[in-house]
Amino acid sequence: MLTMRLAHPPDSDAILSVRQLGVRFGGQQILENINLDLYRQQVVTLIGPNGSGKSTLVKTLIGAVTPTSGQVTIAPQQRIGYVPQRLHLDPTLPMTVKRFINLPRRHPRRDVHKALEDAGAEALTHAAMSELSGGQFQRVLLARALLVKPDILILDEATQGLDHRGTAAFYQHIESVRHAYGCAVLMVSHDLHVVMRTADHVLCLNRVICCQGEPEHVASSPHYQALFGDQTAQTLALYRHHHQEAANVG
Ligand SMILES: Nc1ncnc2c1ncn2[C@@H]1O[C@H](COP(=O)(O)OP(=O)(O)OP(=O)(O)O)[C@@H](O)[C@H]1O
Repeated sequence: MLTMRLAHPPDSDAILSVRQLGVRFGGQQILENINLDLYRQQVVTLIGPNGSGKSTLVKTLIGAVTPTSGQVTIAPQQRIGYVPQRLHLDPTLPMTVKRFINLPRRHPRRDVHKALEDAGAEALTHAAMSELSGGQFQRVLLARALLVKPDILILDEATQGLDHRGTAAFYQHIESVRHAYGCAVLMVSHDLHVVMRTADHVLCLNRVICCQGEPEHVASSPHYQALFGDQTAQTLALYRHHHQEAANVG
């Protein structure tokens, strides 16, 4: 076990804290000195260029990757639901949604029904996994994550490959799930409109956390602009502006 003295001990109000976390694969430093706190019902979005370590950080949080240094602390009795970036199933494998969702262990029928309903996938219970569209498949993965009744829902680019409508519909489900379960959400997203609309806090990752804060703050940061370009930042500022105007009119 790794023991070390931490300069910033875990925040006692946080349901998940990461302190001075580092991950090396082979000789390569993938993550370095990562600190973050997640609070009840907060929505935190992780952005960063390809290969910046987003999936690695998420996998460290769910315990699938062991950090080389630092630590992840999860408050007692907090359950984590995880929706992966993608999952490959052999299309020749005959499996219904109901069977898939009961892997690796069976759940009470009522719980399965509720999870599928909450994920907007109740009509798919008897469908074959191999025949689902990308959006339907992701809703089934969301239902599987909801079976644990999560306090923290972690999504790793769950809308990759979905079109604009599919992405918007999926995040609407996430929003209603957050209200229904009262859970915090930590998600990796490349969809900057989603980031602007839904995130309380944005972390911009590039091996280290290069900037963080409210979406507007991150969009105007020079680190962010260096990574994603000035034009993206302007788009975000404009989006926020229109969004607020619409809210004022309504
Ligand atoms: N198990 C592993 N063994 C060795 N290297 C790995 C492993 N997993 C990831 N990496 C490397 O770590 C780096 C970060 O990968 P990661 O998947 O975390 O990035 P990402 O920000 O999620 O990228 P993307 O946006 O493309 O999904 C990459 O260089 C990748 O090749």
